[in-house]
Amino acid sequence: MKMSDYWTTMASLLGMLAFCQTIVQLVFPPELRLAFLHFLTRIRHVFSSHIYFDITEIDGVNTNELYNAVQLYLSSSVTVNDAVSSSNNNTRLSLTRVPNSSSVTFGLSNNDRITDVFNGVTILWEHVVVQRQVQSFSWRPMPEEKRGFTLQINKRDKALVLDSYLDYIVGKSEEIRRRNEERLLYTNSRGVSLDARSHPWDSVRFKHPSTFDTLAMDPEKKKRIMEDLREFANGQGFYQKTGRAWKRGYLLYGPPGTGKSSLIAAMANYLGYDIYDLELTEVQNNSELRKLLMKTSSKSIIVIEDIDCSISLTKRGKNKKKNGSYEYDPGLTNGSGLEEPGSSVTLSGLLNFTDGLWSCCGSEKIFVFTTNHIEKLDSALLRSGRMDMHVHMGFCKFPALKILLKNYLRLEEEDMDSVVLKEMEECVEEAEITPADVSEVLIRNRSDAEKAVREIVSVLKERVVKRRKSVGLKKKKQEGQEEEEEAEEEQEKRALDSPNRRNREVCGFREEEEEEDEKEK
Ligand SMILES: Nc1ncnc2c1ncn2[C@@H]1O[C@H](COP(=O)(O)OP(=O)(O)OP(=O)(O)O)[C@@H](O)[C@H]1O
Ligand SMILES: [Mg+2]
Repeated sequence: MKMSDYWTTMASLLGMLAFCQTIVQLVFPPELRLAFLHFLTRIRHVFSSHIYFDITEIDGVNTNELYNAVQLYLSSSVTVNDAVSSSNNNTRLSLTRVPNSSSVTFGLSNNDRITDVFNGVTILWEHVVVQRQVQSFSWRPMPEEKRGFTLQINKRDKALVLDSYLDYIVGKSEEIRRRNEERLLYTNSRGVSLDARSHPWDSVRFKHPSTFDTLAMDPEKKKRIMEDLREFANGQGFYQKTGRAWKRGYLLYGPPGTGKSSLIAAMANYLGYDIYDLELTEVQNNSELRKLLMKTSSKSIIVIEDIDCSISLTKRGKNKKKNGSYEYDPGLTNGSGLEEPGSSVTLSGLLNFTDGLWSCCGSEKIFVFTTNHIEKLDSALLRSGRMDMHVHMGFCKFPALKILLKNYLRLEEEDMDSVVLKEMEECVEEAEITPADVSEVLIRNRSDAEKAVREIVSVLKERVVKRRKSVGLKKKKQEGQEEEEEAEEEQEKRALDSPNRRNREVCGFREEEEEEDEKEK
């Protein structure tokens, strides 16, 4: 047989197979259809000069990050113009706008195709969506549809795809997300849902304006945190070499309104990471906590805010149950004070969450806990390895105040009167004012910088006077107490020094009896 005849036969064979597939889709019931399609696809692949790669949305129990990367890559490489120009080869785009998103996303519709060119090689992508077979019973309910991308290339280009194209897509999708500033903020709701797409986290687009530039804190401390984050993000080699899990823990502590949440947002914006805001009171037990962790992606910040409120009395021993575990009451006690079975997150569960084997699911994760009361936390939670960096967010100091003035009023140091500056510098620390309170005054007067500065100075002075007063009162009270204590001590001492009195005190009732005897005589 001539070579041309061979190819003609092959082409007609493949054409027939494709035709069969269409017939099967139309005629067969869904259960048989899937099995038949699989069979025909296999035959087609054997005779084809192409190779196919399937990238499914869910890989076992985990979401496949590559699927998300491909989706993002394809949706950004496809533009409306592409859509129009390729409309003649039947490419159909699905348009979505996620809640809170400012942009429209293009995506491939179900079972549609698009071509991409990489290093001169043409790659065909198909978005495959098939109905999942109906399950009469399953431990883990699966989504109704099975989604995936199929990548088709010529067999001779296989190495190219495996060596560089997929890496290129992952890198590109990261870049796209960073460029679009499309960070996601995830949160969990009560009871890990195992429904539809098996996602226990709900997400919204995250566009918090806080950055390290706008954050009012000690510049040295800020620099240290930024360096630490940078080293962490670039530290894949280091973590691999030293055998450490690629994760880092931060504990942010300080009074309300000192910028703990703002710092988390700045960290996410700086690194381009997503945030998982874990509402611990909505988690019913340790296994649910683990499931939530499993479903977090790499390059993310997992946040537990106000950890001292989420877990009551986290100091070991105080909330100890008979079996030696530690617990918190997530509002699940049924009013009688009795806890429903299997409804508690233990401290050890939380420790495992941050530091156990499960904490390494995925990589490049940052854990951030915040608290207003660091002294309430168990030392096991605070140790290095879990919380590697403790950051104190305190009251506003002069450098932080200058940052706020610059942010809100665009006032640089040199624009301001030196006397006023001096006054601020002298008062601000003693005033013990939070950046949130300063921001409030500045927002109120943002249209009039001079007025804002005047008001800040007067607020600071007022607070200083108030504090001095209360400190004076406290001091007086303390002195009074000390004097009282001293007097008592002196009295006791005198009593101890007097032998008669001592005798009287020790043998009090005998002495009384003796006196009465004498009276009777
Ligand atoms: N250090 C700061 N730099 C800039 N703005 C700040 C800072 N601290 C507080 N603010 C302002 O005050 C508001 C409240 O701050 P934030 O929510 O970050 O405080 P917090 O420490 O998380 O408080 P809480 O302990 O109550 O959660 C923010 O919206 C921000 O505008
Ligand atoms: Mg906060």
